[in-house]
Amino acid sequence: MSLLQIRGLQKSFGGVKAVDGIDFDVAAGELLALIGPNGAGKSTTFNMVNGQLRASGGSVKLDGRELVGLKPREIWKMGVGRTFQIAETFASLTVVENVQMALISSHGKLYSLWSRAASAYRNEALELLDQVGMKADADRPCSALAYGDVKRVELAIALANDPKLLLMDEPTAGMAPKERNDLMALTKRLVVERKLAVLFTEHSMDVVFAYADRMIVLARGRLIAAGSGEEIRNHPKVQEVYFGTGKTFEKPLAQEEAAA
Ligand SMILES: Nc1ncnc2c1ncn2[C@@H]1O[C@H](COP(=O)(O)OP(=O)(O)OP(=O)(O)O)[C@@H](O)[C@H]1O
Repeated sequence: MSLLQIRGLQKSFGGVKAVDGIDFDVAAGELLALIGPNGAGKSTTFNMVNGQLRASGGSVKLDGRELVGLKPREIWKMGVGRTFQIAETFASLTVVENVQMALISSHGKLYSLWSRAASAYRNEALELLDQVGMKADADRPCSALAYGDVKRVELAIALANDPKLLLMDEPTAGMAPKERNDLMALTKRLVVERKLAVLFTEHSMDVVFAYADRMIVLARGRLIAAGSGEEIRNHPKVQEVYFGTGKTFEKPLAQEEAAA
């Protein structure tokens, strides 16, 4: 059985069917991209999985347990994490302190204990930073980090709750190509090593085709295609919905040559 099973999921806003009865699965150890043009329903789908929006119909099951109707915190405790942008208020904390905060929260301790617990979970936090390649920067303030490094710390923060499924909403937005590739290579490694399931949305097609194990395509709230990069690239409906958007599904030259 898949880790995440979505069946007949729907969300309407007034007369607008933002998500119109979609089905898909995500397996442990799988990096699944959710793509589609603007307004396709990607964010709405994400927000129903993490409980920020209540579905109008259908089912979202994690390990066979229904998530629809649960509160975001209950869903988070069951193992659905998401990457958050580090809030501005935390930028003055050091890298390791940000991860310690996440660990304290994950263990259900009160925020007010923080002032007395500067050393709490420091070793666990350093271990997580090691996994994302940021241990050497542990004692720097987050505000001093390059953007790509902040993204790594955000990943460590998301891992503090030991999620089974991680939701990443446009993880590489605003990043330079090298940083993008580094972050996605790291994510892919975590997926394999931790048997983590990752569902991510992404506008950058080169990232999607290079890293996703599988992809699903939404258009106007409906799932119009699902499959490998090759299947999606050649899918007539996908080409149709993206036509005129400036997105290209052609293989980069290097891949063409490698395949030849
Ligand atoms: N809170 C809301 N109230 C009313 N309509 C909404 C709301 N949220 C989303 N919608 C509508 O639902 C549809 C899907 O929106 P959604 O944000 O899920 O798309 P998206 O695929 O994430 O788009 P983008 O790539 O632009 O972020 C759109 O028509 C949008 O206008």
